[in-house]
Amino acid sequence: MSADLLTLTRPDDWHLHLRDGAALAAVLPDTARQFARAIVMPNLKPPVTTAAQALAYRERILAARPTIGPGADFEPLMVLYLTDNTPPEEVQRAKAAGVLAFKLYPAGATTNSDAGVTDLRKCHATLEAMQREGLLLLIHGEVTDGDIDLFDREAVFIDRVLQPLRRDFPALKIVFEHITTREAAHYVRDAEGPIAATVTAHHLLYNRNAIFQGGLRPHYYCLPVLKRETHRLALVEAATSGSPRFFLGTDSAPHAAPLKEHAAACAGCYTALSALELYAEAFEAAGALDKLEGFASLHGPAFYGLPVNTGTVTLRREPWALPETLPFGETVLKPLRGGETLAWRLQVD
Ligand SMILES: NC(=O)N[C@@H](CC(=O)O)C(=O)O
Ligand SMILES: [Zn+2]
Ligand SMILES: [Zn+2]
Repeated sequence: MSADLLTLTRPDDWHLHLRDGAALAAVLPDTARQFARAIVMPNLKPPVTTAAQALAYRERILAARPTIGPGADFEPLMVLYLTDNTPPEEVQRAKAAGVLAFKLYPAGATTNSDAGVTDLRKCHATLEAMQREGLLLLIHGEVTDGDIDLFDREAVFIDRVLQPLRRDFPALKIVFEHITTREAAHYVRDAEGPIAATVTAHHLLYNRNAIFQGGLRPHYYCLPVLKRETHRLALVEAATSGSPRFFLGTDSAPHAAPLKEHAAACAGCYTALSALELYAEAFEAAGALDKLEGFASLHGPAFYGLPVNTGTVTLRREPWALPETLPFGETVLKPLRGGETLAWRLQVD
């Protein structure tokens, strides 16, 4: 491996928002070019709560794939949105439909989470069925109580929700999604049992100062919100440690630019177009480019019990300007770092 050329087994994105309709058509090629597979989040309006809806959504994703060239073989991995009323029988139907996981959104925690879970005790029988059938539980790990400081919501979630959940369901495979704190990184690192975490590129690259640098910058606003530098350093340490418990999940979350540049800006960063480039930048800054392949291509499949992809992708050290805006249906999308020059460039063979 020369320092200017980095070849990796084809990677996957274990946390992605593709949306639907014109938005789906606009963003899917970006991900399909970078990744062989992606775990597709179910927080549509209305949410994807049944196996039948997941199958229909999967068909719409397949129909939006590029027809030839890179990305034509992209495989969406489907997830159902857990609600207070998800019946345990939906777990069997999901499994039969090839759905891999359920997603826990605490009600009100993030974008399109109104139909999420108000009290996890209501889901006991369904969680039991997931544990029995081997489906994973993916978690947006923040409490929603208005009296808890926004920056503390992830750490409080570990104590109040995650620990009791793991005591009750010790064999349930859990992915703590888009972790943002030292508490979460250390909890996952030190836990016994089947728990892993995804880490986004933006949480590896930025701390909360980025949101306020030279004015309020809504394109750096996502949930869970960026934290202070000590937390970013703990995330970098976890992601570059070589531990199979940490893997790539971009949480690329497109919102139309006017809804980001808004009095009540939507939460979410669009990173799909330059995902591997951003991760390479973060790993290189940590002197850990040799750990990128495990994080991006090997640890995720191992945790999900899926085969590693065949084929490779190559990153080349080559400055290129990320476009400031991208077409997004009838509006535009502004990628994180749009208009800036990136050091690495993905070359798809
Ligand atoms: N991460 C975000 O800030 N937003 C995501 C939802 C989520 O992953 O929490 C979205 O769907 O826009
Ligand atoms: Zn989330
Ligand atoms: Zn997300």
